[in-house]
Amino acid sequence: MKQKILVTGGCGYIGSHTVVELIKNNFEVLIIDDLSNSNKETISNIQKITGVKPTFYACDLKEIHRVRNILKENKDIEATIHFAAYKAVTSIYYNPRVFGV
Ligand SMILES: O=c1ccn([C@@H]2O[C@H](COP(=O)(O)OP(=O)(O)O[C@H]3O[C@H](CO)[C@H](O)[C@H](O)[C@H]3O)[C@@H](O)[C@H]2O)c(=O)[nH]1
Repeated sequence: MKQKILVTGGCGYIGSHTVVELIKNNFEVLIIDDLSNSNKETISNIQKITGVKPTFYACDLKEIHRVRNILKENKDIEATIHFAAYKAVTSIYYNPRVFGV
């Protein structure tokens, strides 16, 4: 049976490449991404590359009730790789409150 990995920010640059490698290495992948800096098309691109469509939830991690429900629906998640964040220097500079500064 495939191990299920949750990738937050899995539609982003590093996240989507990680998802492709995980699928190629026989993991089942579930993505949570709020699409704030990415596009849902990434999911179909991942499918084109790997032949597998990862499970996708368009969800902000701050929506705690939704996240709890997703986790309840997927109790078999083995590990989480967390890429969902605003980390570019320009976004930190122009919108420091996002980081609680
Ligand atoms: O609260 C949040 C914040 C972000 N995201 C998502 O998390 C992903 C983050 O991925 P990014 O592409 O924004 O960040 P990366 O670090 O993967 O990639 C960034 O850094 C790279 C170098 O490290 C390149 O410069 C790349 O172009 C640039 O986007 C995005 O899909 C975004 O929508 C969430 O789901 N929730």
